[in-house]
Amino acid sequence: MSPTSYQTAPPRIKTGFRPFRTVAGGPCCWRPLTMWCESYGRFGMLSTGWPEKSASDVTGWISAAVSALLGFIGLLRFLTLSMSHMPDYSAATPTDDASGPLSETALTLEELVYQARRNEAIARKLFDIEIDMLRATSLSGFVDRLTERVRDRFDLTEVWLVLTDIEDNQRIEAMLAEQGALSERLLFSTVDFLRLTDNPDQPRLVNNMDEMQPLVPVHLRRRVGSLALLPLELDGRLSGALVLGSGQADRYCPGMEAFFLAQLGIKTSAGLTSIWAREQLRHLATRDPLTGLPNRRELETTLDQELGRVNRYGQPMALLFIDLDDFKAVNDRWGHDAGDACLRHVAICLRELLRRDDRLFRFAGDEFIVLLPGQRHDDGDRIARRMQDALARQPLRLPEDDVVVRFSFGVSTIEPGTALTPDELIRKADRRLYQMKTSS
Ligand SMILES: Nc1nc2c(ncn2[C@@H]2O[C@H](COP(=O)(O)OP(=O)(O)OP(=O)(O)O)[C@@H](O)[C@H]2O)c(=O)[nH]1
Repeated sequence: MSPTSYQTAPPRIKTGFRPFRTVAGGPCCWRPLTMWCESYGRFGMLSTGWPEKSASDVTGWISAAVSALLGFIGLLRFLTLSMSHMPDYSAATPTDDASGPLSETALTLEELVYQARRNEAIARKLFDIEIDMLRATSLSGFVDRLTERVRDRFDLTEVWLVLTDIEDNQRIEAMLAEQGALSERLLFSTVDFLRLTDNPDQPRLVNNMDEMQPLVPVHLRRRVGSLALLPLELDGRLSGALVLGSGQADRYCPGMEAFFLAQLGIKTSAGLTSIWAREQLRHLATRDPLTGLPNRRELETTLDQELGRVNRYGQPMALLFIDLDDFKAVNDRWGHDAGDACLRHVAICLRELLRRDDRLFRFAGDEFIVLLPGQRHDDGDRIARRMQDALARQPLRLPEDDVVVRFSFGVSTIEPGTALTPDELIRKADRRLYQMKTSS
């Protein structure tokens, strides 16, 4: 049930008591009480009475009899109306939307109960989503979990994230791409986002989709009839929106109450800020600042995982240990900055030559390590020689000279079923590298 349908046909039963001074014109020896009920504008009445003092005259007894008769008719009417219009709470799953509380001001008891149950269910869903967000250990995990959970929990067509093209977001984009986040739930937009969101503090509900097309992924444009745009802040700056897309055109309409959507936006902004801060710290700890490659520390973690995969999936893995030749001479002849540029140049060239599953690390100084999952010794050797040739064909262009960079390498491999530690695998490759250095 959508909030719209709930708001247009609320089940409504009113009950109340009021003293009724006289019934059937009798003297005040009886104090009748009338209970009324209202359902969809129809009234029922329950009237009853009790003696204030002993009735001694005939009028008093007539009054009592009339009261009792009215009471009986009223009771029947009350029960009939109550049973036919009582809301079916067991069937009502007041949880299907993140929109806010009903806007009616005069709420009856039943409506309050219904609304409380509905709000509680929505709050529980938001809480579950928040817990899921907190459990995410990576930025891509955060985005995937968030969009999937919100979509499933609130029965939406799709949920996606739109990020603006500010500098921070480009770094987020690069990290998400590297981590393989679900790209169909991510959109990077260069449109004037502030204009589209109206008020960056409030969700925007839209069912005129024309102006929103740039914020809807192409494959969803025909399927989405209305959407809720929840502005997201990263470190206090508007950086995009979480977009909830529904196939129903009346699910999100301008002017609807959006209290819970605003809550979801706030929680998402807080979650995004927190995971991004964690990712940046992790990035600092595991990346080499000069080349941007994963560092030796990250290599240790990755090698542990990869060695586990070798035995789990029965696939070999090759490791290349690469050491630049005469790198010291680059520093000595052209200066340390040229040496740095040379290391960056090597990192870019080697990365371009690798496949998606291969991993390149800066191990130390002028040493690099490449992991080649699924490859044996001969494959590793062939790949390394191809890299040598490619690097030799792409000299580093300095203002004064072109510098041809060469390297030596050693290959080690691990086959499924063999027990090798990460250190042993690296040392084996290092020994072969040494042989190549000394033989050339
Ligand atoms: N510019 C720059 N130089 C670095 C960096 N890290 C290490 N080096 C330098 O890299 C050089 C490595 O020297 P060596 O280990 O002798 O290596 P090499 O000159 O290539 O000699 P071979 O390996 O025997 O061919 C040293 O001079 C280090 O100072 C860095 O981050 N930037």
